[in-house]
Amino acid sequence: MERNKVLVAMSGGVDSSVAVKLLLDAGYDVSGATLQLMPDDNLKSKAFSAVEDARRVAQQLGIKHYVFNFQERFEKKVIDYFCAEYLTGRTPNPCIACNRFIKFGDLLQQALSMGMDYLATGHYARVEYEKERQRYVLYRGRDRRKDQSYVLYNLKQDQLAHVLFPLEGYEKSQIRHVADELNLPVAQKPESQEICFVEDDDYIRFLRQRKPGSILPGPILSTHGEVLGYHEGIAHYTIGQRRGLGLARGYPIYVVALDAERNAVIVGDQDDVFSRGCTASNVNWVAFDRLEEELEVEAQIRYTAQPVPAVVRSETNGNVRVDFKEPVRALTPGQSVVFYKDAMVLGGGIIE
Ligand SMILES: Nc1ncnc2c1ncn2[C@@H]1O[C@H](COP(=O)(O)OP(=O)(O)OP(=O)(O)O)[C@@H](O)[C@H]1O
Repeated sequence: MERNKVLVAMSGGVDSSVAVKLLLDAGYDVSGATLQLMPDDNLKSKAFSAVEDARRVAQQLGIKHYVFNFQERFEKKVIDYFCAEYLTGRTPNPCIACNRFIKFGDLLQQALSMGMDYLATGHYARVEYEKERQRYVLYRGRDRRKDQSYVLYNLKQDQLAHVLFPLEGYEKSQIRHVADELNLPVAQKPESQEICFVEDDDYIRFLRQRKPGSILPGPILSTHGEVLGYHEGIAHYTIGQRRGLGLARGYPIYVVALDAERNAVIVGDQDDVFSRGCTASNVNWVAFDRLEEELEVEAQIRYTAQPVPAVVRSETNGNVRVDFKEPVRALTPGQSVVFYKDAMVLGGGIIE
């Protein structure tokens, strides 16, 4: 019988390296591919080491390894969006864009055109075909602390149909253990940083380099429009932030909004940081085609947040209205809200 062919997206890290091993053990015909995504020079060396690390792992495990240069598309679909969002006072999630357009977009297409049946990654999540629903359904990974289903909610059925997540049933510690046992050259590699293309997670430096002159000082305003002080550029601030405002008041004040039109940071008191609801745009449903009636969900408003009970309803324009059962803190436009039922990803959208 012919074996299923799978292309593993190899970052040179522990997770995707062990994914190769697990798929080989499961009997797949495995190849690996590493993407060059990094734009500028200092990061090129890092990208190069990712390629080199992945190549060494591929060699040790005896699989074919490809390198694809996706810099141009990454620039357009991820980095441009990342900068534009910050400069309009929103907080982007570049991993979600990368998964949708690059890894499970262009790379998946590339894999299929090479005659592969599947693309695999080292994400901690689970995908399953459910007969009753006649759909592919996405679940949280078993290791709740490493679960990455949040950044995958945007995948469509035709993408999920060709995706494998070999780490779905494992704890990170087990994966590290496999890497140690195999004596993989990358076994001791640390966890990757938060945003793969921003060195030291210093996104302000990145924005200044990318969009010189775009981060400008402006007023700090109260929720009533009163000028309370001055800031160094709205991109420096995040909603819910309390420290670093340079304002001495008799009571704690917090960033409650970023207003790009007025280049203003809006501050208020503790109560103003809490929201009862929001609109979400660019909605993708995974577990069903469309939202027929209002639905009780668990809503997760950022990658690291605990999900909270909420009710979701369709609006007329394709957006959804999300009403939280209890007010949530620091709801942030640009981040995604992902809807769960237990471990199942129902869908999600972008907080407006
Ligand atoms: N440059 C790249 N080329 C190919 N695949 C990549 C690349 N970067 C990430 N991936 C894939 O996306 C998955 C998730 O990426 P993420 O940055 O979250 O890595 P991670 O959780 O640190 O995993 P790893 O240990 O494999 O780096 C990786 O496991 C890998 O399959």
